[in-house]
Amino acid sequence: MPKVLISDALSETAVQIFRARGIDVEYAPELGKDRDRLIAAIGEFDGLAVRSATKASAPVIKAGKNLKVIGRAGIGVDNIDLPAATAAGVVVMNTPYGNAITTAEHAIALMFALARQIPQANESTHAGRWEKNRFMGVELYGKTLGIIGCGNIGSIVADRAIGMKMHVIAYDPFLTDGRAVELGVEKVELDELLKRADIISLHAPLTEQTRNILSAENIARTKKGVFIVNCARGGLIDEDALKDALDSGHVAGAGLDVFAVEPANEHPLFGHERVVATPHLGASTREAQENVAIQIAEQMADFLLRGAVTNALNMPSITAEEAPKLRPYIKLAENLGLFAGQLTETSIRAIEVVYAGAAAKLNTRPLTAAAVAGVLKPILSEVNVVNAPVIAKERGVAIAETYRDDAENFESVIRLRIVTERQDRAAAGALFGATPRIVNIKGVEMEAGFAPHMLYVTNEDKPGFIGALGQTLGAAGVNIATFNLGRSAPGADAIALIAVDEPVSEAVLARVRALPHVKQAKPLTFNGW
Ligand SMILES: NC(=O)C1=CN([C@@H]2O[C@H](COP(=O)(O)OP(=O)(O)OC[C@H]3O[C@@H](n4cnc5c(N)ncnc54)[C@H](O)[C@@H]3O)[C@@H](O)[C@H]2O)C=CC1
Ligand SMILES: O=C(O)CCC(=O)C(=O)O
Repeated sequence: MPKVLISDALSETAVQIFRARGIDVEYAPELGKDRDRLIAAIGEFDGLAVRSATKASAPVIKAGKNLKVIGRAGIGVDNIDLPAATAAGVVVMNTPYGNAITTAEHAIALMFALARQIPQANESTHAGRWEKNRFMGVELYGKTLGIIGCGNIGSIVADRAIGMKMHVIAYDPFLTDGRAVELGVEKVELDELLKRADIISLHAPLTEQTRNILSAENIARTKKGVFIVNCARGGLIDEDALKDALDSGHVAGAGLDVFAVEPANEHPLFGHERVVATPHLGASTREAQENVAIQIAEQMADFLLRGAVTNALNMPSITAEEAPKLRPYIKLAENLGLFAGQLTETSIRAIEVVYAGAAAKLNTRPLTAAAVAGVLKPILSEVNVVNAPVIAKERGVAIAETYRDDAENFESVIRLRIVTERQDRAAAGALFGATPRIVNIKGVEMEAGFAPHMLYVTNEDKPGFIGALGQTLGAAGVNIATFNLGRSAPGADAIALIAVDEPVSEAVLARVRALPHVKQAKPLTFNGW
């Protein structure tokens, strides 16, 4: 039974879903705040479910010896070391939509709070000061809202702002003209947004490009009297520059839900009369927390129990419906990769996977990842479908997928071609029912299953060879389970793929290699990697 650790405060519904799906779950939100205890505990779990308090750093991932999936009940994954997770073969998934409305509403709430100084007026009224003349606000109606980052949340903010009769301009390098028209926003460059916006609302992720996107220089380019709202990530604003601009009155107010360092127990902006601050509450509504808890628990359970991959940041998606259908193809692709990888002795330059027939209509990215993982496994033991494409890229191995309608004699064929420094190697396989079988090696037709222990022999096609090989194996006490033979033409080189009951020792291999006409003899293993 898979085990999942929940190390942040997630809705109880997540626990119920894991249990109902037959997953052993431990709810320990205190561990998210205690790195050492988390590292001590994580080793026994297959899954880790977090919000933002848990830092799933490289040491945590390394300590997760059984870890297969980290689920973020929310959007931003900046608390998860994605490269470390990918390198360790751990799938990282999030819930990209579950808290988007809630966060957009929080941004709108902060706009109103700034425009009408609601928190300040609230405090003054509670203090019995009835300062009616102190709190002169501004209308949002007719004002220009500048959205930086117009994705899920930015689009919802735009929609609500348009409903309030604001004019919305957006800066987002990935926003298409068509989408901008659909949303009713005016697409602009950053400079123009800074110049024109009465209110700026940030909804971009924190990346190297967006860090300090509101730098001192960019803040200086904004309209005098601008309001700034940040419900995305703290690092998007240069906080010292913002303080200077608030002190000088250039920025009329800032509504901040997020801070460069969190939790922010003290901060130079705290207590500032023009700042409205909330402790990263953007996603904190009952609805959003229920949504993200349900989504992450379902996604993680689907992955751990059925192999379905949804909203992963480091692996292609596989729906729960297609997971069982893809499983035998994944096995076939991986075995073809293992076959080619075990025979490859020089450095690999390119891997091409050709999908023919019905296979060409499948979601082939996970299959290609499995084939690449198979090829790399004999060299790198820690490789799997999550990290294989990244590792291949790091090593300069080009990966290509091609598709063909015709699979000739089969419903589907997967053909793998490996280009190394010295040669081109190709092998093709097909499914017989759900069983993967190899059907072609280097252009030679073949028909063999993949067994835990195999022997691959190439030889000149001469009479008497098969008998000599059988005798050598028999004399060594090696029992042959299946014997498959192929050749492209009489007299041309022949290939034998022999399944044996136990591994063939080096001594027996030497005897096989010494037989007349043998060109190559290699032991192969499948499954046992
Ligand atoms: N305060 C809170 O509690 C919450 C904060 N968030 C944060 O809100 C942010 C946005 O979330 P979503 O809208 O769901 O993400 P999203 O991925 O749907 O949208 C982000 C948008 O930013 C754009 N973008 C990327 N680089 C950019 C750049 N250099 N300049 C301008 N735009 C750029 C992208 O093209 C994309 O359209 C994330 O950082 C997320 O972590 C999300 C949920 C809750
Ligand atoms: O879980 C939370 O409260 C934070 C949500 C958030 O920042 C996100 O989803 O990116």
